[in-house]
Amino acid sequence: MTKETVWIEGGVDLLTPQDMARADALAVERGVSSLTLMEAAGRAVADAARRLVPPGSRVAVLCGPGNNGGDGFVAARYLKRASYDVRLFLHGEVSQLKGDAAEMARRFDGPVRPLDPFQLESLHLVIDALFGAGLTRPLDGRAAEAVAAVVEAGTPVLAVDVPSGLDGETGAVAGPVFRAVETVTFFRAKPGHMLYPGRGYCGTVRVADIGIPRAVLGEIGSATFLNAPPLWREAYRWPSANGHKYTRGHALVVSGPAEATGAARLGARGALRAGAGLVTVASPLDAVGVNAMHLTAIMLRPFEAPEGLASLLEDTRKNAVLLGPGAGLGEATRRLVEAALRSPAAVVLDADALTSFAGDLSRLKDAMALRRAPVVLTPHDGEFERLFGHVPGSRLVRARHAADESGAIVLLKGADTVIAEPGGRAAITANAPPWLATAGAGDVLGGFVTGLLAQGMSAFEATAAAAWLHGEAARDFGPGLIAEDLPDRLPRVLSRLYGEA
Ligand SMILES: NC(=O)C1=CN([C@@H]2O[C@H](COP(=O)(O)OP(=O)(O)OC[C@H]3O[C@@H](n4cnc5c(N)ncnc54)[C@H](OP(=O)(O)O)[C@@H]3O)[C@@H](O)[C@H]2O)[C@@H](O)CC1
Ligand SMILES: [K+]
Repeated sequence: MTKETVWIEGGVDLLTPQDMARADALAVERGVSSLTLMEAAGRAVADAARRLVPPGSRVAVLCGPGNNGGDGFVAARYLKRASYDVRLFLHGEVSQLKGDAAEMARRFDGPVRPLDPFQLESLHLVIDALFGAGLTRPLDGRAAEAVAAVVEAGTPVLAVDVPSGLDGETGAVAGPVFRAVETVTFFRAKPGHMLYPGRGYCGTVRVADIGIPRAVLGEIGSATFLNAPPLWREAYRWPSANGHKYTRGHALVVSGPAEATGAARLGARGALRAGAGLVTVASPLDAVGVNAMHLTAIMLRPFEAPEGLASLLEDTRKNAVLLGPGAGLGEATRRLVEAALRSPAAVVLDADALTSFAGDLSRLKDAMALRRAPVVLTPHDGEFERLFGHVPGSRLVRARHAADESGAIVLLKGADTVIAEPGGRAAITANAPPWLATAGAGDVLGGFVTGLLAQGMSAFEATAAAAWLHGEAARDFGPGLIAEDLPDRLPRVLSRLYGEA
């Protein structure tokens, strides 16, 4: 193995299996042969296997009837050459293989065994090259038995492109599926690697450069991205040496009544740590006392009724407003939302500000029609369904639907938070640790979005950056995290980002 695989880091475009087929075709148009691509793909798989188990290890390569199987034949050839004890099992007949896969089968100079689950024992590694982008239905028969046998034996699995049984476009799993320790995919990752449940089956996802020219991405025009700094770094507003707090915006966070003020203060602290020049909590009269006791760097202004909020927002320096955390459900909150949307400020609606419109999306849409600045909705799945009803499909499909339906940027919270804007551009966030699911974390996220919007960052980028920073702050803190820790971990994350910029 002379040429080591180049692993692609930081490529944030995510390609559906259809996009990938197009990338393949465009590469071929540019003179790269498809056989060369398959050779590089299989070699990358072999390189990944060599990192997992030492030479001499017993490795089963399970090949399917299509090109995923073709990659398996190539990997088997390289591993055999590198002194691994390779056993290749084909699901189907060699005579039925077509095109590049048939050619790669010819180039493999070892025995080809029929796929027989009883032979999948005493192995150090299983390479799953059964089905990739061409999966059209749930695994059954011998393929399903192979999954069961490998699970039973507890052998580590290295998946080629996607674990067989997983839909690379949606991350959906409709039947038996391999659970991999590592998945090697090609050129760019696929949405199914990032969306749950798929992500839970992929293990570590490694993306190999197989020689598809980067320029084809422009022609494919994928609208789906991994949420990582390259997606929004250029839009990020770092403080400038000659700037001051007034050039970094003024975020307004609307507090709930006296018995529910903590959520707004979490949001306010999030906005301040995210870099807003000034942050004010707008407080109902009955809550001014309790808010005052807990705020220092954050300012406090009382207001009464929607008219009061509207007059606070007449000061156009207050250019971003967060509404919803602890707000309470009902007409009073709906009217506050309408007042905020009529103002020139960017608006972030979370929690009760969303649920107050449950079953009455048209009223929210009517208010949205009056907006003068970007609007971001940040529902979790429950809030989403109450507002938009049951939308079938992946979280990516649902977030896009809601963005088109509402005209807002939609941040659909979850372990795989999706951000979508009207027109289809969307990002999947993949850095949230399990301990981020803690009370109040969503309020802080709303604050991060608002703080970045206040600084004038473009809305889709601000929303994506907030979600990524939120996940990163939680990772940096580690288990035991509570919502209060998130704003206070942000400086460490920002310092690293600043260092890289
Ligand atoms: N594009 C690129 O740039 C590159 C792509 N590369 C590789 O090619 C892979 C895609 O190859 P692919 O299109 O041949 O599809 P693949 O997943 O092998 O399966 C297709 C066959 O499986 C069958 N079948 C499907 N589901 C089934 C089931 N449940 N149970 C049983 N059968 C089932 C289906 O049959 P049919 O549905 O027609 O009956 C068809 O015959 C991709 O994942 C990557 O690894 C690399 O070489 C690098 C460059
Ligand atoms: K596979």
